[in-house]
Amino acid sequence: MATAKSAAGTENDYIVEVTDLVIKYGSYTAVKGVSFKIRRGEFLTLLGPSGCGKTTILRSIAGLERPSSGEIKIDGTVVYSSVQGIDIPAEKRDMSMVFQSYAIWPHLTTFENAVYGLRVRKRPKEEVRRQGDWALGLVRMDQYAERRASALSGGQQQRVALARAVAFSPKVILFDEPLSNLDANLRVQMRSEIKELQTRLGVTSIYVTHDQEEALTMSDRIIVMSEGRVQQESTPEELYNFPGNSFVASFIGSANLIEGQVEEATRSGEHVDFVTKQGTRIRALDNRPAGSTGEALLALRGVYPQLEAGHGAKEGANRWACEVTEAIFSGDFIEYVIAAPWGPVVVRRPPTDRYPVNSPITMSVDPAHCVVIVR
Ligand SMILES: Nc1ncnc2c1ncn2[C@@H]1O[C@H](COP(=O)(O)OP(=O)(O)OP(=O)(O)O)[C@@H](O)[C@H]1O
Repeated sequence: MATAKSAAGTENDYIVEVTDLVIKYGSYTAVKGVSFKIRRGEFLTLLGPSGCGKTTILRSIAGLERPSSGEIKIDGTVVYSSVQGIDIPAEKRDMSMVFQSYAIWPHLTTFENAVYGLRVRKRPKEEVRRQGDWALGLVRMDQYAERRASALSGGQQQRVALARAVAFSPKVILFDEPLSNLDANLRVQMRSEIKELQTRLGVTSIYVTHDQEEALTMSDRIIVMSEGRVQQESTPEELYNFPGNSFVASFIGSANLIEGQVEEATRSGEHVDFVTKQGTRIRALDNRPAGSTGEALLALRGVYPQLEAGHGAKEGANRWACEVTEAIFSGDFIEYVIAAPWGPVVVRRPPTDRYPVNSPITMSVDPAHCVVIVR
């Protein structure tokens, strides 16, 4: 099994390299030139809305889908290349896949399902026994070893699928929305079980989901996709705090998007004054590609603004006299709609922070949380 390595590495540390991948179905292009690399031991997630092409990419890496062009390398070996005419079959790529539908054999026992990959590879009996016991122990299913898979619950079946995926020590595990069929509580539990197992084994994993919470909590790195293209590639925290464009700002968490433009003369390092269409000045962090000019958007996450009752405090940089116009109780938080000088801002506060509707309020926010992005 691959072992975890430090993030800073050489070319050899990349176990999967996807270059200029294009996948067409007739005249429809599902994947439009996608490139990325994955380090050994890394947990990488492809995140995006339904139909953005993430499953198609995963299936191409597995060898279950033939791309239209591009190149895929696994551990330094080219497994697909349109230019070189290479397309190594799935069973020779040394990867395993965990599906949304579990895809385990209902008539086989838990043990036989877990060792399926070893049987197919004709591994010696002793190894099959040892690896099967080990894998079922890892997912705490050893006590059900002789039970038929059809008599297991959904969560137990997904654990067996997980055991089968790790049992033959693959180079990479590919997860295709593995938790979508489980109920909400079990989903959260399995999320941490998969992550814990992946960390313990240090096995490189590529995980496909449209669930941002799953992606944020499990991944070392996330690739956000939309309409067959990569929108942004980053760590979960960077994606949340520094979205690169309005798609990412809205898809990951929820952000207030404010229209305006940057006043270049105010630039100091990465900080600039952003002037809203209504003329309000907001000190902000410029996260646009170098050389960007013209109209922009300012992304402000609702968790960051501070609120103080009344207008007593003096107005200053990134501090404004506003009014509470709505308060929506949502259990874990209260969602306030604040009328700011440039328009409504949605702010989330803990349920202990109570401000009456129609009351005056002062809102302030650190420039580090006001992020200028491309329109
Ligand atoms: N075999 C196929 N024939 C024709 N079109 C396909 C085929 N497989 C996928 N597509 C199309 O390619 C696009 C990308 O599909 P893909 O399954 O990769 O999306 P996805 O991001 O994984 O979405 P989901 O989360 O719904 O599975 C979709 O528009 C889909 O309809």
